[in-house]
This record gives sequence, structure tokens and C-alpha cells, in this order.
Amino acid sequence: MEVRQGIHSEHAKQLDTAGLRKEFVIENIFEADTYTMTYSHIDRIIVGGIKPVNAKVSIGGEVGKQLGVSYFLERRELGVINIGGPGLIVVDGTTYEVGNEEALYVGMGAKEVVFSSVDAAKPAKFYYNSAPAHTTFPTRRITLAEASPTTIGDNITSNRRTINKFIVPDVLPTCQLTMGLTKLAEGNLWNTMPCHTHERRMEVYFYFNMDEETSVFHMMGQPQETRHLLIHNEQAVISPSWSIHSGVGTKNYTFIWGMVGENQVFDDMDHVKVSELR
Ligand SMILES: O=C(O)C(=O)C[C@H](O)C(=O)CO
Ligand SMILES: [Zn+2]
Repeated sequence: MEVRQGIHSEHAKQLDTAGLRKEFVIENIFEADTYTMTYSHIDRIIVGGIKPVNAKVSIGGEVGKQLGVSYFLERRELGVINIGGPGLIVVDGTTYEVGNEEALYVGMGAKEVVFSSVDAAKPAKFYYNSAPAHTTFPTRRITLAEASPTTIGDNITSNRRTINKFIVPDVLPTCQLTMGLTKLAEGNLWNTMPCHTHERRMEVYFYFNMDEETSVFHMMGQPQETRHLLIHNEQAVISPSWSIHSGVGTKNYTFIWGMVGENQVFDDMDHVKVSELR
């Protein structure tokens, strides 16, 4: 488990490219037959990927020890979105089939969560976020259709995209975690511009569906102190409450957003006018 400390906006201002990347970018999300795990002190979100190929993968007791509990989800909830081939997730003996672009919410208290792929030639790739929880809400699979796809933006501003809200209060109750998947239409490059901050929540972005020679310039920083991070396929960015989070790609791409914090109101954003950005 890799730990990232929280960071003050005044400190972030001083960092060079390598320094910013060390604090905010998670370069390695998927490794065959194991899980990756980054623990951020910002709202104590945990971010990672699970890619079972030939073996089953479970997030075991050693993580519980590092978290000061006896098992991973003793005091946490989990959201998973599969971006790979068909997969299976067994939660305390109940099997959930989780296909490409489908999600599973696992409530606090699940002791054993085991991940596997249906076909080793097309391995599942389970991207996950986990947040501290106070009660148990039911474990549930969510399909793409249930995520109420909504298309917004315009070709003229190069930001036509479909937002799929998988883990939000309209779909199912959770303690604090919300997660969704946003797909840019072909020829469209910008996400979340005009941009926003939300003092009341942090957010993690995970970019994927990108060709080898493409990248996303992820915009971060306070609105009058912007920086960018070069993101390649299947990499994630931690976005503190004080930071904008927007991006422009050299080609269209898809990303998963996950948020934790004070509220779960998707539209609770402090919008920033483009003319006010620096
Ligand atoms: O395309 C978008 O715009 C988004 O997906 C918005 C993000 O999810 C977000 O920043 C929510 O606060
Ligand atoms: Zn946001």
C-alpha cells in the first residue's frame, strides 16, 4: 500500500513537474494477478486496480493490519467498475457477474471479496475506490443502463460527453462514496470545462481507453494558479478540494470519477468562468 499525505495548496504551488506527479499522479493501476493500492490522507480515500488473469485475487488481511482493523472492509465501503473483459466478484460467498463497464458496490462489513476473470485471454480490470463508512448498505451490481447515461457538452466546444452515474444516491445508498464514468464522443477532447472546484469533496480521476501515443493534459491547481499533469492510459490523479479538475486529450478518452467528502450532491460545484482562470 502506498500512502500519499494530504497537501496544502500553498505547498503544491512550489512543486516542479516531478514533485507534482509524486503527490498527485498514480502511474500504475493494473498489475497482473494482484491488486494495487494507494491510500490518500485526503478524506482517506483508497484507490487502485485489480487485474486477475490466471489467479483469483482478494484484498487480504495484511491490508486490514495496515488500516488498524482485522479486514479491509471492516469500516469501509467499496466501489468497483470493470473496464476489462467479463469478471466475477464473490462477496462472502455470493457471486456477482460484473461485465465491461458495469459496477459493483460492496457495503461495509464484507469479509471476503474475491476477484477473478472469466477468460484469461480477456482479463477483467477492476478499478476501485474505497472510503470510510459508518453503516452497511446492501451490496449491489449496477449496469450501464441503470447509471442514467446523460449526454452534455457540444462539438463546437469540443466537450460532448456522456456521464454515467453508477454509484450515486439516485441509484443506491452509500455512506459517502460516489462514482461514475464519463465518455468523450469521437473528436471531442475537453472534460469539465468550464471547470469547478468543490471545497466540500475531493475527487479522483482515472483516465483510460487511450491509445499508446495519446495523452491527457489534466488541469489542476487553484483557479488562478493552474498547472497541468500529463496522463497516459490507465493512470489516475488525486484532486484535492482546492483544485480544479479538468482535462484535454490529444484524442478522445474515457474516465472514471470518484468522490468522497461532505455531501453526495453531484451538482454541488463551485464553477469557475474561463475568463477567470490563470
Ligand atoms: O465530464 C464531466 O464534467 C464530469 O464527469 C464531471 C466530474 O465527474 C466531476 O468533476 C464531478 O464533480
Ligand atoms: Zn468535480
